[in-house]
Amino acid sequence: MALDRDTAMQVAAVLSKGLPYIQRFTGKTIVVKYGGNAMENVELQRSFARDMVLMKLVGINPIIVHGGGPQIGELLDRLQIKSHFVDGMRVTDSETMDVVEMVLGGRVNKQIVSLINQQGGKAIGLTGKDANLIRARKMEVVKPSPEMSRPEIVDIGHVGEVVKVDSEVITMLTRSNVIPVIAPIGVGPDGTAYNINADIVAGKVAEELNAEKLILLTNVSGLQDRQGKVLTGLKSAEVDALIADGTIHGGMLPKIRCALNAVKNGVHTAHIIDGRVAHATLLEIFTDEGVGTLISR
Ligand SMILES: Nc1ncnc2c1ncn2[C@@H]1O[C@H](COP(=O)(O)OP(=O)(O)O)[C@@H](O)[C@H]1O
Ligand SMILES: CC(=O)N[C@@H](CCC(=O)OP(=O)(O)O)C(=O)O
Repeated sequence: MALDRDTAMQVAAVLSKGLPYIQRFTGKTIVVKYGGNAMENVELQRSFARDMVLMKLVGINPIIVHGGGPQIGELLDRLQIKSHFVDGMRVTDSETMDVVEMVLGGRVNKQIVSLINQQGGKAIGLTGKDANLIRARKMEVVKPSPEMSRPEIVDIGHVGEVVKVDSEVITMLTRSNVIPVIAPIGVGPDGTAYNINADIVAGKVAEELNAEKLILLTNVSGLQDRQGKVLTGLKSAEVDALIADGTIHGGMLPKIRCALNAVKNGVHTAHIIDGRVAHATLLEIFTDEGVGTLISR
């Protein structure tokens, strides 16, 4: 592609400005959660895939954990299977679990793998069942019940929580220059499949790998207050207050909880950023403009 001299100078200046960030992050692991809402537009998908390939080429190890909530919802609708959420978790009966496994482990996972490979990367897709990558158990949701003295346990079916992430499987791939693309399905001791919220999986993967950053791409500009202002640099107690008064609800609940846990357990920083912005990940890593919500120790 031929550039005029001014544009070429600008490109050179931008590349040169990236040098300190490349020096800082080369050799480090960055876990990126690619949300189902942020992957709906083809242009954005392509820019995301290019960002991952570029990161890998400058020596950073990107690990992708993807969601696919809207894509699961679409197929459930087509099959006329009703679905609802409790605290941001999809209540998952056996029929729904089959759909979740097909959509996440099949279509969505292979679409991302293929996008990265088209951009010149080497991506391999896995679910938590592959090599027992994500061991899981059934999640119990405990709700305080004003009528009863004891809290109520809500059964949300095949929803899992992470017991263990096998970091060896991931490092085996990254050492071979592969970009792992992980679908958030866990496996129980008896081979049962569990539907796990993708933010939770991304957080646990980041913890297990001692990642430099956990980046959660979503469909809003960050964690917002009631007026829509993006909040950043929050402490755990401030987040608890925002959950208690209902400012943080739905899909933002698992996101913020896993970001807090990740930084508590050794990840350097966690970021909730707007996946609707082209090259959002590059903006986060290679500039000081820090888009979205930053959570650090
Ligand atoms: N305080 C908040 N700030 C921003 N978003 C919030 C907040 N509380 C709830 N949300 C909701 O969380 C959603 C993001 O979660 P989710 O839909 O699960 O996205 P993703 O598919 O990216 O994981 C937002 O679109 C918004 O509707
Ligand atoms: C238990 C649970 O809720 N699992 C999610 C898994 C996909 C996901 O997390 O997708 P997003 O990141 O796009 O929301 C679900 O069934 O929708």
